[in-house]
Amino acid sequence: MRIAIVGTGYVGLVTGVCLAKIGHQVTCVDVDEDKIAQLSSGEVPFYEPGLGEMLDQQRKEKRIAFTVNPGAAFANAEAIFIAVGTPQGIDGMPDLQALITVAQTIGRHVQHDVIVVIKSTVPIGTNTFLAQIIAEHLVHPVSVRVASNPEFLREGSAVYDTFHGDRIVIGTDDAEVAGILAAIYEPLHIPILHTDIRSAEMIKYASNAFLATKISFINEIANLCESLGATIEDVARGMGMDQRIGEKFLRAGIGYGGSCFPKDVKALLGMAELSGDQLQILQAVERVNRKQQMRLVEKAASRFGDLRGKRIALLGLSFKPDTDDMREAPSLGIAAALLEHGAQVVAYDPVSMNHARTYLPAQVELFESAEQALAGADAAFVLTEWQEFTLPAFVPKLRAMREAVVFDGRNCLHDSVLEDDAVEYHPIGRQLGKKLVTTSFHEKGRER
Ligand SMILES: NC(=O)C1=CN([C@@H]2O[C@H](COP(=O)(O)OP(=O)(O)OC[C@H]3O[C@@H](n4cnc5c(N)ncnc54)[C@H](O)[C@@H]3O)[C@@H](O)[C@H]2O)C=CC1
Ligand SMILES: O=C(O)[C@H]1O[C@H](OP(=O)(O)OP(=O)(O)OC[C@H]2O[C@@H](n3ccc(=O)[nH]c3=O)[C@H](O)[C@@H]2O)[C@H](O)[C@@H](O)[C@@H]1O
Repeated sequence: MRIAIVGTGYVGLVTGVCLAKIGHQVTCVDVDEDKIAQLSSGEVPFYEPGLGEMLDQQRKEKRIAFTVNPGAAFANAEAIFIAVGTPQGIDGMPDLQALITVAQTIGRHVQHDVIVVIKSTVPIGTNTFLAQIIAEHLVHPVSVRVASNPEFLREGSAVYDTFHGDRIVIGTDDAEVAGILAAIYEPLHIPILHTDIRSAEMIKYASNAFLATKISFINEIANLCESLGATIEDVARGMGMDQRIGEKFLRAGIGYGGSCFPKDVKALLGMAELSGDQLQILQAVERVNRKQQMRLVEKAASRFGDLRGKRIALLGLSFKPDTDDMREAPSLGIAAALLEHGAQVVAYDPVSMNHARTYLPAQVELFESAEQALAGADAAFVLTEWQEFTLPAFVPKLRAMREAVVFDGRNCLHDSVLEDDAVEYHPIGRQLGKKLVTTSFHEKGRER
């Protein structure tokens, strides 16, 4: 099919490239001229493993094109997918301005019947609202049918997630539209849930909110493990082996960040408030997350007594590994809090250095390698579990510090830190100096 994609951020670009890969003819349109110029020359404007190679291949096969001209993008499209941003607005609710502009543009430009598919995460009722805007702006007597198709990919594994998703959700009351969308996705062989528009919109928010809940829950249990002498990884593993609980999203740490969980949790809380309901669990999830992000700062303050003048090296700045995205990354709040305590803050990230200057206060000194950041530091805060930090070969680098005091916000340093007497290791949800012990006898048997 011929498909237009509006917005070439994470979701738009990954969707476009993957739809091209499964045989569709894709044209992506964006208002950002620099981005379109970059993409037209085969350059991916953000860090996402595997995406560049796939883009190259689809460009060579002439299955994907880029333009800033919406009229050209929509000219032959049978479906228009919208994936523009819905960032948090000043009132805490998503800012829908980009979507409204796109709806008006579609109304003005489409000259034939078309399906509009909203991938952006939007408050319940927004798809119907956008359908009205499109209808009000139509210049030609054509039919435009709108469906909700929320996106579930994760940054850092976006391509994998698109090809191996657990489900595709299609929200529409129109059986024909549902059938066309199912046909578009058919080559992916992913189960499709067809529901009404509002339920599709709610599935997206409820899913993100539930995952955020799992994280805040395990973080509280981790804090209790510290007090009571249990080991959080062992606890999470033992819980996760129960398939009713599931092993995923039980990694304790410094809380969730990123462009979606914080914004979507706030949006769902906002929607509940507007409708006169209360989501008490979710309120607590947010509160716990805010507190957890400060956990390492509190640990360091209690270890040193006073952080004034202490040189603290932040290792990892992106909100998770395999992405350069620093939106709502825990590193931002942590850097600000350390500066407030009078600490001297230095930082390094393997891929986000291009964004670091924009996001971090000018007082934070940036370095191009972990060794440089660590040299002469009084403490290191591991904030993102980049593979570089998890390898045993990383541990000797900690010796460049004035004192090798390490606060590991992701529990990702290899157990070998504990074998190095020079390193004082402060993980989350484990007692100082305690190694992981879990083994499953069944798995042990298999290893043999
Ligand atoms: N980032 C992620 O991993 C995921 C994001 N989502 C949701 O998908 C939506 C998009 O998110 P991202 O891809 O992160 O956004 P983004 O902020 O990375 O990119 C949005 C793009 O839309 C473009 N744009 C804005 N106005 C436009 C217009 N009028 N016409 C054409 N292009 C326009 C921008 O220039 C930008 O390139 C959001 O609602 C988000 O909540 C959903 C699942 C995963
Ligand atoms: O709506 C979205 O944008 C996306 O939000 C998340 O994806 P993403 O934000 O890319 O990354 P995650 O892997 O979910 O991680 C989010 C945050 O939670 C943290 N996290 C995750 C898992 C875990 O066990 N513990 C934990 O602290 C990560 O470090 C990170 O800061 C969801 O996982 C996606 O399904 C969804 O499509």
